This record gives sequence, C-alpha cells and structure tokens, in this order.
Amino acid sequence: MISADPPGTPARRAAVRLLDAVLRRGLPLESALDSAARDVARPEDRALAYAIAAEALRRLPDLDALIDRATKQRLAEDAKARFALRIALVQPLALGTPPHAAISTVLPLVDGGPRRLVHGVFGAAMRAGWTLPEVPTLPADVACRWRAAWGEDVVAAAARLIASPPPLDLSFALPGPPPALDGISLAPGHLRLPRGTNVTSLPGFAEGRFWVQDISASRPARLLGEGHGRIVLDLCAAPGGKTMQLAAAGWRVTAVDSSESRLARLADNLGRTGLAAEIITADVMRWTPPAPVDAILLDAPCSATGIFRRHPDVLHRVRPRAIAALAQTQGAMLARAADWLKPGGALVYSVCSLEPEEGEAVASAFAASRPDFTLEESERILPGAHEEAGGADAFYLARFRRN
Ligand SMILES: C[S@@+](CC[C@H](N)C(=O)[O-])C[C@H]1O[C@@H](n2cnc3c(N)ncnc32)[C@H](O)[C@@H]1O
Repeated sequence: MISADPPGTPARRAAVRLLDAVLRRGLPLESALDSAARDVARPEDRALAYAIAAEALRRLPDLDALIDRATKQRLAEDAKARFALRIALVQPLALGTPPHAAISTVLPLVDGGPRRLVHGVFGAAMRAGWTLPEVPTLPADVACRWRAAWGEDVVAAAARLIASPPPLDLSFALPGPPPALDGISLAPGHLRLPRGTNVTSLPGFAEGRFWVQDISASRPARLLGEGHGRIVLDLCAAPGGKTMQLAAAGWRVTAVDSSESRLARLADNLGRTGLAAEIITADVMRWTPPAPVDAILLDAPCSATGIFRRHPDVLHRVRPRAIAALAQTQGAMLARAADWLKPGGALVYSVCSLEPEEGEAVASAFAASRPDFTLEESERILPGAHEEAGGADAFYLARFRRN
C-alpha cells in the first residue's frame, strides 16, 4: 500500500512518540529513540525526529502557554491535540521550518481525531505572529527546586543555557590541539568548537587524536593528576571519557561498568584513540578488585540534571524521589569503593547532577562516616560557568585522600 502522507510525516510521528515516552512514561529521550523511530528508515529522518522532540522539551512550558492561549477549553496535559501541537508549533517557532511543511506533516497524525482543532490553533498562532521568548521558561517545579538550592541567578543562567544545544568540546590525548582546528581552549588539552560541528569529519578524528567531552566532565579525572604507571579503578566508566583521560595521563586503568552496550562504546573509543585499559563488565555493588589500588574515580550514576542542555528530557522526568534514590546508591558505592584504596591513595567522586542531595550531601555524609578519609578538594560547577564562551555542564566533584 502506498501511503498518501507527506514524506516528512514518519519523522513527526516519531517525534510525537518521543515526547510521549519522556512525558508520560518517564523514559530518557535517547533510549526511547529506537522504539519511537521504528518505522523511520533514513538516519537523517531519525535525527530530525530527535531534534524536533528535544527542541519541544527545551521549550515545553512556553509552547504550552501558546496552546493554552489559543484554546477556549484547556487541553489535558496528555491530550493527543496538545502533543501534536507541541510538535507542529516548535518547528516554525524554534527550528525555522516553513509553517506549511510543519502542519502538513503533523495533521495526518490526528486524522480521525482532533484534526480541526490542531489546524485551527496552529493557524491562529501563525496568523497572530506569536513567538517564543528568547530565554525559555524552565518547568515550574525545576525552577523552584534550583531556586531553593542555588538562588535566582542560577535559575536565570540555566534558562539562558537551555535556549540552545551546547558547543562541541574536545579532549586531547596529547598536550595541545593540532593546529588544523580553530577553537577556544578553556583548559590544557581542551578545545571548544562551535555547536553543530560534525566531529567525525574533523581532521584527526579517525586517527584518534581527541574525543568529545564537555569541559566540566573533564574536571574529575584532572583531580587525579599524572599516573606514572600507578593503578586506578575507573568505576562506572562507560562510555569512557574519563577512562581515556586517565590512560592518556599515564595511569594503568581498570574500567568497570555494568552496561555491556556502553562498554562496547568504551572499547571502540579506546580502539580509535589507541589508549589502553582493562575492561570489566560488573556491578560495582557486587564486584571486588583483586588487590587495593592507588586511586579510584567514581563517576556515579545520577539524575543527570546537570546536563540538561544535551538531555532536556531530565527537566521533565526527574522527580525528587528518583534524586533521593540515586543519592542513596551513590553513598553506597562510595562507601564500598573506599575500602579498595591503599593508604595515601586518592578517591574522586563526581556526578553530572545539579542537585545538592547528589553532590554535596553525599560527600559530607561520606566524610562524616569515614574519619580515615580527608576531603582535599571539591568543586561545584553551576550554570553560568564559562557562559561567555558558550557555557558548561553542571557537575559536582570531590577528591578524598585515605589517611
Ligand atoms: C555517569 S555515567 C558514566 C560516564 C563515564 N564515567 C564517562 O566519563 O564516560 C554512569 C555509568 O554508571 C553505570 N552504572 C550504573 N550502575 C552501575 C553499577 N551498579 N555498577 C557498575 N556500573 C554502573 C552506567 O552503566 C553508566 O555507564
């Protein structure tokens, strides 16, 4: 059977399914893609579906405000028409899609349903020339949580950051970037290129001269310094940004992670960069190393609310209960890992979270329960850091020393 739908419709259908996966089922955007785009064959169309859904999540409160302004009776949060309108409106208002291309590919998704309503609201918004605010509005519960933790300035900086995807940050195995790349360096071994740069086509990528890693994500491994052949456990290591940094800094790295698929990416990354690490597939809560080690980096599983620019889904699906559960896991992992360290060794704990329950609170509970450890250094990276250069992910990191 030949479908009469316009060619771009499957990508929009996948975008609606992605929104549904995040907002109604609480799934991460990235992991929902395969299922949502199951009938989308071309990689470009999958990428388009992802980009539309991600942009709708960045702009959700503002899109909903427009929809509410144009409807006499407020649509339910999970109404089919609201989902279709979010996907239709975000395209001309934030992605530069011509309005007719946006609406003609969305209307087939509501055939036999609220087609007239979707068409009417979309047309009204276009005719009235409504726009989205330059600085997006954060979801109210998230703004309230971050305001209580960090204050109004941080909430405002976070809102400014979410307006666009981040620039491309590279980490280099060798000091100093190759001269062919023109960007800004914010730290030794770091180079920032404009957003949208295609990393695989850069000179030096195939030869493994660098890997993609946000400037903030490169901070935890820097806290361990040069390895000089000493042994480090990289716990929760995949896909391996910190493993590569540690190997490049002269550590003998054992990388442990429970996810086989993520470890496969780590192995690919090592293969491309020519760096070495022992790879172990294991649950950190069950595994034990054969002997005490010189250093440990625990980049623990977390809410990932610090990387909301890349993963705007976290703004809509991470709730306080999940944050509390993750903080508990982090504390348990930290307590377990601490016993594997030689006296004098360093233990780095990090999370890409913007929740103090996951960073500061876990580190202070650990420090209070382990007098044999000293907190030597800690850093909280908040939205607003490096803003003039394009921003940075939010992180918490701490280095403890075993006395
Ligand atoms: C923040 S990511 C790690 C990022 C990585 N360190 C890097 O720099 O590329 C957290 C990782 O923890 C892993 N993980 C979660 N629970 C785990 C467990 N119980 N044991 C081992 N790994 C676990 C996940 O598979 C995920 O790869």
